[in-house]
Amino acid sequence: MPALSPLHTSGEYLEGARILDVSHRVQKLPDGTVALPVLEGKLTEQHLQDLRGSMAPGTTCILSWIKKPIPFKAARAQSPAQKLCGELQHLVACFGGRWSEELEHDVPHSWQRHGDLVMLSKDCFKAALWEELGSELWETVASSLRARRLAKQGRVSPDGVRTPTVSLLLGHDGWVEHMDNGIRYTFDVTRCMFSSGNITEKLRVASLQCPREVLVDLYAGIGYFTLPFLVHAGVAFVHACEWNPHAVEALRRNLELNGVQDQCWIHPGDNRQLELRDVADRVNLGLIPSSEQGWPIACQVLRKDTGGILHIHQNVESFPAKALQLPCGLLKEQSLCNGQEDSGNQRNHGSPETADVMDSVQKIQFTGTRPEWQRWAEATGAQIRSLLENLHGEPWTINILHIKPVKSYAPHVHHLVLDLECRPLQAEPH
Ligand SMILES: C[S@@+](CC[C@H](N)C(=O)[O-])C[C@H]1O[C@@H](n2cnc3c(N)ncnc32)[C@H](O)[C@@H]1O
Repeated sequence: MPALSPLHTSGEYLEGARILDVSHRVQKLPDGTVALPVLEGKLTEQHLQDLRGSMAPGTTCILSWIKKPIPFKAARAQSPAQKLCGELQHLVACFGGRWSEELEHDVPHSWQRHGDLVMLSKDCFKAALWEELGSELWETVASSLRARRLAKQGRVSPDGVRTPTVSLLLGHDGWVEHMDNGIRYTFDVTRCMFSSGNITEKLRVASLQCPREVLVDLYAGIGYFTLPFLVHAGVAFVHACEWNPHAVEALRRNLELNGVQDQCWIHPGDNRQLELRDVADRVNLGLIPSSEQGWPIACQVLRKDTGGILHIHQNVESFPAKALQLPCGLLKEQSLCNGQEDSGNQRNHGSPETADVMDSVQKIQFTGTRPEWQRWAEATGAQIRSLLENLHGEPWTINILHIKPVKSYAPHVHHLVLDLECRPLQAEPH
């Protein structure tokens, strides 16, 4: 850290010129000189001349480096957000601006760190004044947060590929790398979505034992599930579907980074056009709010002779009053059991065909499972069974293995994963 010596009236001068580093102490050095902390890169030769001119004869002033500058206690105890706020206040003052409550509100309090890139949330730095500070603003933010690159989140576009509207504020590209449960992931934060909230499901998937199995990952993204299935669960081969070309590029790199590129075939494009059929022991449907559009193709790729397991993701509302307001077509089977405890009377409100399908899904009540989740799981099982039977023209049996929340979005909306075991009735027992 650069420091000036000796003291005299220099402190006031430096403060006036906004060069004094207020987060560090004035220090007495072993040779008797006094060091005043100054902000790195701010002190010019002109400042030094001014200082020397105002000093008593026989004293002088030089710029030197202090190896271990002593921070003020308050500065030492500051959180990164407080430190950032302090440095921004200083920057605004340097530009002759006035600190205000609006600016204070605009300072981010949390951020995501991806190695040397810090991703700011969409709610910060909205005031017009920030733009006037130009690139110095982003350099200050980056150095305060000990980052080299900065990006800012926008909304995830509802465009089907879930493109994040992320803008790069500082740095040349948005490629970052993560290590997660022993798996290396790389992706461009400006092009691909980062789903940190799926961690519990990623860990669960990693703990499954699936040797010799073939998996179809219908919504592979950058490989958040494809990779733990390959690296930890021991899946033999994955067919990974993805229509966002940027995610496809990241997926390709990730397979290579983890040395499993020979065990995965990437199918770029819309998975509903997939020609593949009758290959999968397991299908992952990691799309929210609903993966329902992928159910027919999941049934098509599932092995006809033995069947297999579907991992179905869905955001499920557990507020019955609201659930009833959903379009009828969407929750046809669910409406059969909404607000009732499976009484025969209520079942008669649906078509006999659908009621029959409901009866054939094996139901186990899971502890900690809300009734709405159970009803959604049963309705989903019924729909999958019907799809499989229409496709193959023979009876299938469906078993609910697991219903688990991954994350909650609102008090009544949960991202659930349902594991459905689907077997043709004449299949050998597994
Ligand atoms: C929510 S992300 C899931 C990624 C990963 N499964 C995860 O949880 O992190 C869904 C991915 O599915 C892709 N996707 C959505 N609909 C698709 C379709 N019809 N065909 C192929 N990919 C699709 C999107 O581009 C996106 O990358």
